[in-house]
Amino acid sequence: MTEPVVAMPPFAPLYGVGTETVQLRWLTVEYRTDPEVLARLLPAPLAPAPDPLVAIWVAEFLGAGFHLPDGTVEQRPPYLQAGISVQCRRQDEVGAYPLTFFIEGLNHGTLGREIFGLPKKQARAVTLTEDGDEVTGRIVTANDIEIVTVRARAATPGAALDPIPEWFGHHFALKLIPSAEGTGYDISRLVRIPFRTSRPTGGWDGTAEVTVRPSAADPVHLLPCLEVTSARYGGIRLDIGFGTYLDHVDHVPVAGTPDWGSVAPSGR
Ligand SMILES: CC(=O)CC(=O)O
Repeated sequence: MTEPVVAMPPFAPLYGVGTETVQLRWLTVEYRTDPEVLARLLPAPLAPAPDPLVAIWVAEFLGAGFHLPDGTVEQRPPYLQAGISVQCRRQDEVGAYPLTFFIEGLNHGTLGREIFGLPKKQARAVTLTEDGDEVTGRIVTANDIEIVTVRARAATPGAALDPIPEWFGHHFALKLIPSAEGTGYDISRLVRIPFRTSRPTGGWDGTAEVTVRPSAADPVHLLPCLEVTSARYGGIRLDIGFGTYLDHVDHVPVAGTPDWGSVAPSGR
C-alpha cells in the first residue's frame, strides 16, 4: 500500500497533495545568453545544452485543480506567476532547469516549492497585459524592482500552437532543504517534474523585446539577452504529475555571491 503524503503543518495541512491540472494564459520569450554564465549556474550532473537558451515566461493560472487521492479536487482562485528557466541536458535528455519562479501570493506556490523544489519566491507584482496584437509581461520583485519586462508582438495570429516550449516537458528542479542547525543543507536532490500540455487555443508566434534590470537579490541580469529566438503566447492546459527523484547534488551553485561559491551538505 502507498503511504499518504503528509504536508506541513500536519495538524492542519496548508495544501492537499495531489496531481495538478491548470488552465493557463501563457507567454514565453526565449533568448540566447552568455554560455559561460549559464554553465556556471547548472548543478552537476546537469550540463549545458548545445544552445545557451533562457526562457522567461509569464502566465495567468486561471483555475488550478489539485486531484487528491480521495477523489476530490481542490480548486484555487486565479493567480499570476512568472519564471526564468534555462535549457540544460541530463545525460541524453534536454530539459529545463528553473532558476526562479515569481508568484503573487506565495501560499499558492507552497505545494510546488515544498514537494518538487520549484524555486518560488514572493513577487510584489506579476502582470500579463494584452493590447491589440501585443502582450507585455512584467516581474516586479518583493523589494519593488521591475527586473523583467518582455514585450511580444504577434506575427502569425490564430495558430493553435503550444506557448510552452517543448523542452519544458522535463523540468529538472533542485529540491534544496536547508539544515535546521545553521550550516549547509539536509536535502539537495534533482527532481524530474513531468509537464504535459494539451488543447492549445488562440496562440501566436511573434517577435519580442526583453529588458532585464539589475537586482542583487534576483540577479536575472547575469543572463543578458543576446538574441531573441522565439516568442509565443496563447491558452494551454497543463498537467503536472508527481515527480521522480534523480541525482543527489553535492555542489550547489549560488549565483551573485562574489566568488559564485557553493554550499555543502549538513552531514546528516
Ligand atoms: C508551474 C507551476 O508553478 C506548478 C505549480 O503549480 O506548482
